[in-house]
Order: sequence, then C-alpha cells, then structure tokens
Amino acid sequence: MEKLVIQGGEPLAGTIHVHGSKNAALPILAAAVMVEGVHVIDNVPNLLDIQVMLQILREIGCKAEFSNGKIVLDTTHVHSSHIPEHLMSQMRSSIFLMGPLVSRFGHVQIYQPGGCAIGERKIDLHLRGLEALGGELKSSTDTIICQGNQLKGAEIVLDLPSVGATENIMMAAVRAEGVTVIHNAAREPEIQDLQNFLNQMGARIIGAGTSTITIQGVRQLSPCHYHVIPDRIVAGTVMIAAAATRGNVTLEGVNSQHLTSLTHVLRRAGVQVDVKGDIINVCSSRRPMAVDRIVTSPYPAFPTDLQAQIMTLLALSDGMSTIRETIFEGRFKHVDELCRMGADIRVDLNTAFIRGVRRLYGAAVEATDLRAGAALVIAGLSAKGTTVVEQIHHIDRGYENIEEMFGLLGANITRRTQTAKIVNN
Ligand SMILES: CC(=O)N[C@H]1[C@@H](OP(=O)(O)OP(=O)(O)OC[C@H]2O[C@@H](n3ccc(=O)[nH]c3=O)[C@H](O)[C@@H]2O)O[C@H](CO)[C@@H](O)[C@@H]1O
Ligand SMILES: C=C(OP(=O)(O)O)C(=O)O
Repeated sequence: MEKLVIQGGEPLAGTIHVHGSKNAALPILAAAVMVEGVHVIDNVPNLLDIQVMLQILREIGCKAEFSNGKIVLDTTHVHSSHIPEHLMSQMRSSIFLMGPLVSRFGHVQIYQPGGCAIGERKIDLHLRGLEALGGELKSSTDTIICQGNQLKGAEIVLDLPSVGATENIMMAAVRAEGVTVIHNAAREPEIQDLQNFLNQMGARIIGAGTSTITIQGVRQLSPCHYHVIPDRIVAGTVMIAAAATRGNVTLEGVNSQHLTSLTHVLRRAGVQVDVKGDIINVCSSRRPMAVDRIVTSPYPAFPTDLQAQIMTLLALSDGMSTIRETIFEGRFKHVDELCRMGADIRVDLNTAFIRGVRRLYGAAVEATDLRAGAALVIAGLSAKGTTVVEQIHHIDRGYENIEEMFGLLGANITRRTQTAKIVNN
C-alpha cells in the first residue's frame, strides 16, 4: 500500500504546467469507439481512470498506445459491445461507453458503474435518455442491456443538469436519425470539449456550454486528431494549495475562464489572483479571510470537485465560513480527517460550518475519495509537522504524480510503500 508523506510548512513557489482534463479525456476516449479507424488524442493525463478506460477499450478490441500524453487509439477491430462487470465497477466513467457502443453496434451490455463513494450516483437519466432515443432497455439488479439498431432523434428534458447523462445522450444521438435536443443540459467546459471532438469526427452539434444542445444526426463519422483541454480541477487544487501555504505560484496552460468561480472565492478570502490570458498567478502572504455561503452547484457556479480543497483553505481562515454541498449527498468525508489535523468543522445536513484555526497539525489521515485526498494533501502541505496520507489510489485517479507536481513547487512530499513514522508536533 502506498502513502504520501508530507513535511508541511513550506510556502509553494514556482511555475507549473497543468495536465489535461480527466473529465474531458474520459468521454472523448469512449466516443472514439463510435467510428472505425485510428484516432490521435493528446494532452491526456496519465491517471488511474485513464488506464482503466484503456483497459476496457483493449478488452473490446481496440489497440491503444499511450506515451507522453498522447494516445493513438485504433478502434478498427472492436468486436464486442459487452463491458465486463469487473471493469465497469472500477470507475464511474465506464458508463460513457453506453452511448457510443449503442451508436456503433445497436447493442450494449453493461453493469452498474463504480466510482468514488460520494453519493448514490444513479444512472436513471442516462437510461431514460437512451430510451427517449428509441433504445430498448432490459435491466436486472446489475445488468443493463440496451438494444437500438436505429436510434431516432428526440426532445429530451433532463430533470437535473447531469454532466454524464448530457454527454452520454449527446454521443448516442450523433448518429440517430433526425434532430435531438437536450434541454436543461449541463454546461461544464468538458461538455464543450466533447462537442468539439465529436464535431471534428463529423458530428453536427451546437449549443454545448449552454443549457440547450442540438444534435443533428449524421451517417458518416471519421477518426480524428484532438487536443484535450487543461484540467480545471487540478489547476484549482494547485491554486488553493498556493493560497493555503501562503506561497506564490504561477500556473501555465490553463483556461482561466473555467476557473472564474474559484478565483472569485479566493479573492474574497483575500488571496491575490492575477489572470493574464492562460496564465494565472496566485500569491498570498497572510492568513485567509473567512468566506461564507459558498454553494456547490453545476457550472459555472462553484464546483463540487473543489469543495474539499477550498474547505482546507477555509479551515485556516480568520472567522467562520460556510459551504453548502448541493451535488453529492456524501461528499463531506474529509471533514473528520481535517478535524484530526486540528480543524474545527461541524456538519449539519449538507452544510459545513468551518471555524478557522491558526494552524493545522500533521497527522495520519485517509483519503476517502479523490478530492478528499487532494484536500488532505493541501492540509499536509500547510500543516506543522508530518502528515501521512493513506489510500492514495483515490488521488491517483485524478492527479498525475501529485508528489512530483507539488515537489516541483518546493514541497517536501514523497510517496512511500512503508509505514512512516509520525513526528510529534
Ligand atoms: C467523469 C466526470 O465528468 N465526472 C464529473 C461528473 O460526474 P457525473 O457525470 O457522475 O455527475 P452528474 O452531473 O451526473 O451528477 C450530478 C447529480 O445528479 C445525480 N444523477 C446523475 C445522473 C443520473 O442519471 N441520475 C442522477 O440522479 C447524481 O447522483 C448527482 O447527485 O460531474 C460531477 C458534477 O460536476 C463531477 O463531480 C464529476 O467529477
Ligand atoms: C467525482 C469525480 O470523478 P468521477 O465522476 O469520475 O467519480 C471527480 O473527478 O472529482
């Protein structure tokens, strides 16, 4: 079992280039199976979830080579539209193969997807979307089979703007007959990236980034070369870490527009954030101010994927902050771990009340999910003494070599397989 050992207290300093987006790359890789041929997809981060996606794609017949952020994916010999259960259960994003495989083969057999334990995470909107396009569903407790030899365009209203359901329906609709309109679609930048990828393959989609997406079905698609957008959540994590350690960090190759809600919150906390095109500088030399009424909501509001990390910063602030989590009902598991490091946080239903403390102290803590893990790393970087973060496979799902990333900014952080000794503070 690997763990991260962090000797905290050093302000982060330096310049960093942020890797490509996990949440954009995963649906794009799934979408590539819709057409036979060789795709080249670059700026792909080397993460556990990407490796699982490649394992699934190889299992159904793709050839994939991955080096230096570039994936050459040959989808010519895909021979199966059945995703084995042991692979489906490894991550939530395995569900993205449903739309593309129905589109190519008229049939798919999948199981309930896995993923971080942050809430119930139903897939009813994905399934209802496919049904609306004419897919015939048979599902038992675990197995889901969808048959749909010629899907037909439809007007679909999502009950809530689900990112994954919007993407799955978009992919299924690309080759459906006629026009599909998705109302109340999610507006995340990763959906725009998927639209751009699909259009580069020959699809005719407009509206991604707004809440109405229109897909005019096409017959022909062809493989393409595509560059994935930068990861706004990794960028946000580094920005918060810079603020929490009272450092000075410049991020390059980011899309600052994707980070507007975080920038706003950091500025409210008194952190200096300077934006020049795709370069962001974050600089802070004093204790952050408390920020109340942060509410996680669909894009462009504050992202749930940065909720745990911003909580770490606010745990160190001067005053009382509040965060309301409205997306996932089980996404406060990091609270207990932060409290073990000296934070003073109370949770009431979906709201966390954070009374800032002057200092966090190193401790042995456990990453309960991906972003909870990132929050604990930030806590460790800013704490006095040594922090050991366990269960870091969660962190490896979304951060490429997190110890190297923060190490380049001067952090004292190492990955170890042995039990580390905790120094008394
Ligand atoms: C790979 C990827 O892109 N993951 C992101 C995606 O996850 P994901 O696509 O799973 O998130 P959704 O937007 O679908 O989920 C939002 C809410 O809708 C609910 N829901 C969703 C689908 C459904 O069929 N039924 C249903 O009830 C979920 O339980 C959740 O409460 O968006 C989330 C919200 O920004 C992010 O935290 C994840 O990092
Ligand atoms: C929840 C996340 O991812 P996923 O949807 O892949 O579980 C995340 O990236 O924070």
